[in-house]
Amino acid sequence: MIAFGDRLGLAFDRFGHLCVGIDPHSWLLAKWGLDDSPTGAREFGLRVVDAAHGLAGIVKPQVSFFERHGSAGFAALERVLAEARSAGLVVIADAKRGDIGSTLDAYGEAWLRPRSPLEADAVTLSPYLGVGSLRGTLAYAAENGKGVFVLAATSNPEAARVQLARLPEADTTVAADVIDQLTAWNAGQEPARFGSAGAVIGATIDPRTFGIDIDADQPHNALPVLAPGFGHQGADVADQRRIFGSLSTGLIVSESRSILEAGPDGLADAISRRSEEVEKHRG
Ligand SMILES: O=c1ccn([C@@H]2O[C@H](COP(=O)(O)O)[C@@H](O)[C@H]2O)c(=O)[nH]1
Repeated sequence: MIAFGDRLGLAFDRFGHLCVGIDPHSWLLAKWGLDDSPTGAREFGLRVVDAAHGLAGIVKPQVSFFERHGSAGFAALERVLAEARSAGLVVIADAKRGDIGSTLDAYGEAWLRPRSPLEADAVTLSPYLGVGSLRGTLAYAAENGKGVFVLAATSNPEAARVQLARLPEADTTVAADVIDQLTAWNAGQEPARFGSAGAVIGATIDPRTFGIDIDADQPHNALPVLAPGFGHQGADVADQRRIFGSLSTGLIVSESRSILEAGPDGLADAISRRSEEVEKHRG
C-alpha cells in the first residue's frame, strides 16, 4: 500500500499543484447546458474528470452540490468519485465532517474505507469538536493509505472570529493549534514525503496573522495544505510563495468556479493554462 503522502507527492511531480474543484452550482449547470438535477450534476462531474485527466493530478468534488439532490445526488457523486479514482486522480471529497469521535469513525468509513461506495482518497474534516475527536479517523486514514484535510484557517472572512481566538492555556490561536496538532501527529507516523493529515488554509488570509509558522522546515511527513480561495475568491497564484512560505512545499492550489466557468468546451484549456500559471509561480 502506498502512503497518501507519497501518492500526493507523485501527483505533484507529474501534474503540478493545481486541484480542480467539482462544484456543480445550479448557475454553472445552466451555463453548461445541463439540468439542475442529479443527472446534470453527474454529467458535470464526469466532464470535469475527463478534462482533468492528464492535465491535473487532483480533483475536489464539493459534496454539498450533490447532496442537495438527495439520494440520487449521492448516486451521481459515487459515479464521479469512482471515475475520478480510476482515472488515477487524487480525489479529495470536500465533505467537512466533524462529530464526537465514535460517530466520526463512521464518516471516516463512508469516505475512506476501501471499496466503500463513496470511497475517496481524502476527506475534509472540521475540528470544531476538538482535534482529539478526529484522532480515530486520522489513524484509520493512515492505515488505509488515505488522507484528511482539517479546517484550520478557512478562506471565508466570517471564520476569523473563531479561528483567531486565543487558547487560554497557550499563547497561540485556534488555527495555529490545529496546525501544530496535525504537524505533531504526522511526525509520529511512518516517514513519507507528506503526512496523511493535512490542513485547510485559505489563500485569502495571511497565515502569519493567525500565528501559523510559514518558515519552519518541512523535512519528511511535510504538512499538505489544501488552499481554496484562489481565483474566484480573489487570491492570486502569483502570491502563493509570499502567502504560504515553507508551507508551499505541500500546497494544493484549489480552484473551482474560476476554472469551471470556462464551460465544457473551454474546460481542458482552462485547466491547462491555470496549471501552467500555478507552476510558473512556484519559484
Ligand atoms: O476555507 C475553505 C474551505 C473550503 N472551501 C471550498 O473550496 C471551494 C472554493 O470554490 P471557488 O469557486 O474556487 O471559490 C468550494 O467548494 C468551497 O466550499 C473554501 O472555499 N474555503
